[in-house]
Amino acid sequence: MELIKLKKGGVMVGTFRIYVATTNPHKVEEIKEIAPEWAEILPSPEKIEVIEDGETFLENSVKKAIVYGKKLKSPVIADDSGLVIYSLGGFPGVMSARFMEEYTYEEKMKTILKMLEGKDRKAAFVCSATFFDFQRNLLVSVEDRVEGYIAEEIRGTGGFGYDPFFVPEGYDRTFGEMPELKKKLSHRSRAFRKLFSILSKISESESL
Ligand SMILES: O=P(O)(O)OP(=O)(O)OP(=O)(O)OC[C@H]1O[C@@H](n2cnc3c(O)ncnc32)[C@H](O)[C@@H]1O
Ligand SMILES: [Mg+2]
Repeated sequence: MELIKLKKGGVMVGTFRIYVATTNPHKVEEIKEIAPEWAEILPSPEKIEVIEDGETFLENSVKKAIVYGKKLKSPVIADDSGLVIYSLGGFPGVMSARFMEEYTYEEKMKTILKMLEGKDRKAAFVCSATFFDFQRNLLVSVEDRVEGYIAEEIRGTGGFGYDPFFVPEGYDRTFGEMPELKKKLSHRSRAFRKLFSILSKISESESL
């Protein structure tokens, strides 16, 4: 059975509904922006709390996809992502959301700016994107990142999370100051473009 009903005689015959296994609406919006025409990207109809006890973005991404996919009995995609600061040993990494959980991102970023005084500011955003189809027991995971550095101060109100102090390589403004560029540059758009392209290839190979 074809994974994704794409085209019959070159004509789109339908889309493939995929739920996003996340509690974060910003992620859903950013994935929708870069999804191919055959993918109908929807927020999960249920919010399922997943214990993110993995040591890597990949482990947590796979866990979120399987937990949601089994519960919804529908194809899902999941994203585990975070900020990695090299001179702090990859901190906050998989703890990016849970670091100072009860504080605002403004307070989290101010604390990290203090930790970075006198240190190298190179950093990256990392995203591990996973597709899981319960019926076909098919799981595909990819990871990508965007390199950059942490600005000296918090700038801009666009995007979400740590965007207002992350400057992507080759630019001098933060993602918070230029959220429209995330579509092209971000770890999320890179990882999910890769994932959707792999799913298309699987589908084409099945229909050969
Ligand atoms: O686990 P789900 O339900 O998907 O939602 P979440 O927001 O908890 O997502 P993660 O566990 O993947 O944690 C992501 C952390 O990394 C941060 N982060 C991820 N992508 C980001 C981006 O594009 N811009 C800014 N911060 C980002 C985000 O603010 C969180 O602190
Ligand atoms: Mg999370």
